[in-house]
This record gives sequence, structure tokens and C-alpha cells, in this order.
Amino acid sequence: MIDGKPLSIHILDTAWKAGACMKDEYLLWADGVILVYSMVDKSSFDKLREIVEWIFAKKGEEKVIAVIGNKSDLIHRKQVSDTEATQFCAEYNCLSFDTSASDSYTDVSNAFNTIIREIKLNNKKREKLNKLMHNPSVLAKLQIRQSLKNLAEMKWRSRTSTM
Ligand SMILES: Nc1nc2c(ncn2[C@@H]2O[C@H](COP(=O)(O)OP(=O)(O)OP(=O)(O)O)[C@@H](O)[C@H]2O)c(=O)[nH]1
Repeated sequence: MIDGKPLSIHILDTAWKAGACMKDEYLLWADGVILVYSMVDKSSFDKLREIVEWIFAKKGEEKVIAVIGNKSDLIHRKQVSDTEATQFCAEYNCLSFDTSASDSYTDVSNAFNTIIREIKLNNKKREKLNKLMHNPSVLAKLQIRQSLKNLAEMKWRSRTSTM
């Protein structure tokens, strides 16, 4: 249930071995991506950059990307600072969460609820944009704008070449 409404979600649990286990189809299929690292294993955090770069290279930045730092209960063994995680998420425009799967069901549930809400919003925005892009009057306006831009560029070029 999300905001009082039942919702069916499909989760595909994948692994990452330098892209070998991630297929382009997975990304096409998904509305969002959740990357989970372990706060007590710096190497799992370091791998995120490679994964996000792969997602961006496949034009996946339009999807909701969330980063979850798990095992927050093991604070005494923490290897990834909050600043590092926050900076990473700001750099790649990812949602950021801390969870402890062993300690708190609420953390995990809150993270999923927020991600799903964000995905719903994102899908709505994309649908609207899609509709706009298929609206003939919007298309005509865009074409006029592009033609004016081309004309201005041509004029600018001819002016600079005669100088
Ligand atoms: N202390 C603590 N241990 C956790 C937490 N989450 C998972 N674990 C433990 O970490 C180990 C790995 O957990 P898994 O659920 O197998 O992790 P996974 O992501 O499925 O691992 P992969 O098989 O590599 O995909 C298990 O021993 C879990 O009990 C957590 O939040 N806190």
C-alpha cells in the first residue's frame, strides 16, 4: 500500500560484476534503480560510481536512482562517511537513504515508499512531456523556435566571416 492505495511493484535483484550481470534490458525495463552498499565495506560504496556511470552512459539518468547505505546498526565499523555518501548522491542526483535491514523494518519501508512515490512523480512528468511532444501546436512552436535559432546562427556566421 502506498498512500492508502494498493500498488504492485516488480523488483529485479541483480549483481554487478563490471557490468557483466547487468543487461541493458534491465535498465530499459525499470522505472528506477536502487543501489545498495554496505556502510562497513568501503569497496561496495566505491563500486557505485562505476555502476552509476554505466547507467548514465545508457541514458538511464532519466530514471529515479536511489542509493541505500545499509548496515547502519554497525556504526562502530563504519567505513563510509555521511559526507561521502551525500556528495556522491548530489553529484549524480540520486536519492539517499541509510538503513539497517537487521534492526529497522521502518527504515527499509520508508526508503521504498519514498522511492516509489518519486518514481510515480517521475513517470507522470515523463508522460506529460511525452504528450506535449506529440501535441501538433507545441511541435509547430518548437519548429519555429528552431528555425529562428538557425536563422540567427546563419546571420551571425555570415557577419563574422565578412569581418
Ligand atoms: N548487521 C547487519 N547485517 C546485515 C544487514 N543487512 C544484511 N546483513 C547481513 O549481511 C549478510 C549479507 O546479507 P544478504 O541479504 O545475503 O546480502 P545480499 O545483498 O543479498 O548479498 P549478495 O548475495 O551479494 O547480493 C547476511 O549475513 C545478513 O544477515 C544489516 O542491516 N545489518
